[in-house]
Amino acid sequence: MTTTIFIDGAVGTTGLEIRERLSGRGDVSLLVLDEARRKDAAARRDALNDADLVVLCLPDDAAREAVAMIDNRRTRVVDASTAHRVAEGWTYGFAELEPGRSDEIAAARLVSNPGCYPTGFLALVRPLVRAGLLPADALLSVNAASGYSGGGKSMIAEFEDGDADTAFRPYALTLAHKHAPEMTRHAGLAHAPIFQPAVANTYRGMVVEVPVHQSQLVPGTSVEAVAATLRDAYAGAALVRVASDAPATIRIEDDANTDRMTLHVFANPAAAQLRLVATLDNLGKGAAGAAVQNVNLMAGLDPLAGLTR
Ligand SMILES: NC(=O)C1=CN([C@@H]2O[C@H](COP(=O)(O)OP(=O)(O)OC[C@H]3O[C@@H](n4cnc5c(N)ncnc54)[C@H](OP(=O)(O)O)[C@@H]3O)[C@@H](O)[C@H]2O)C=CC1
Ligand SMILES: CC(=O)N[C@@H](CCC(=O)OP(=O)(O)O)C(=O)O
Repeated sequence: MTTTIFIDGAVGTTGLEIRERLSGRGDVSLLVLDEARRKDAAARRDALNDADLVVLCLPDDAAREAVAMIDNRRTRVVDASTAHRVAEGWTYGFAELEPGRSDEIAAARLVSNPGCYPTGFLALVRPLVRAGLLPADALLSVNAASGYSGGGKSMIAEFEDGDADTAFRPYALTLAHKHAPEMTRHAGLAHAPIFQPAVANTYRGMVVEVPVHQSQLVPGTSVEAVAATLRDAYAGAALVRVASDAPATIRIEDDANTDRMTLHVFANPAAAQLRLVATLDNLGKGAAGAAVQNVNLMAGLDPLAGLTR
């Protein structure tokens, strides 16, 4: 028996990517609303309740509204929006983040898909906090750049119509980005990191960086211990890899057009400083790839089906 999946928001940037990854697979069937009905509340309500599993690729308010429309206990949900990432009763859908998380996702009814920037940040920081190498009260910052597809259809139009007129634009200058609570909670940190995102004039791809003074780590923690802890955390993870050497350069395009993420530990022991860096695709492991991974786990299918490493 195949799993019936409804993507609410299927013609948006993330929805289209998920549809592309799920189409043509024999193990799932897609329930699709045509253009005339895709925003019709009654049609969406029916689809949300008819599907075995729904993937919400909507703005936050519309995602909350969609969840409220589900009036049965059978339909399971993957929400790609920010609406439920720190909400009670939801499983945080980052399969590699914690031991046992894949099994929790497989059994869950409500799964929140991680944010694109938090995926990079948490991958780098959570294992260090969990292993006791980085104190939970550490004061961190995150520097990051995303391709403009991260801002959805409206930002794509802004950049592709020429209105953006920039190569690189820092934003979230009010220091109140929607991803800060998610980063703090799921890293197990006491304080929100200072989050410094920027959008780059390229369609897709991300670099997420956490600079660390060695003095912020628990005394005696070596650079090798940091790298070994990350390697241990992701040993056996097909989509998250820790680079074995330090390349001379990294690029925002390094993992673009894939569903994988690469982690780097750069360091200068003489300066006692580290730069922890993740590269990923905002639409891959940062959104659609992670959503398909969660769908696969929840439906009991090959966890890597439809994904590109
Ligand atoms: N882009 C990215 O890299 C990432 C996005 N996400 C999240 O995924 C979600 C979707 O983002 P994204 O795909 O970028 O956004 P888009 O703006 O590209 O797509 C959103 C889609 O939702 C549709 N929509 C809006 N309101 C409703 C409604 N009430 N009923 C039905 N459809 C509706 C829109 O319709 P219309 O076409 O008519 O505007 C649009 O097609 C967001 O919550 C975002 O935060 C998560 C990680 C990364
Ligand atoms: C470049 C850009 O604008 N990126 C978006 C983040 C991508 C996104 O939609 O956020 P989620 O991962 O939480 O869904 C932003 O900063 O709001």
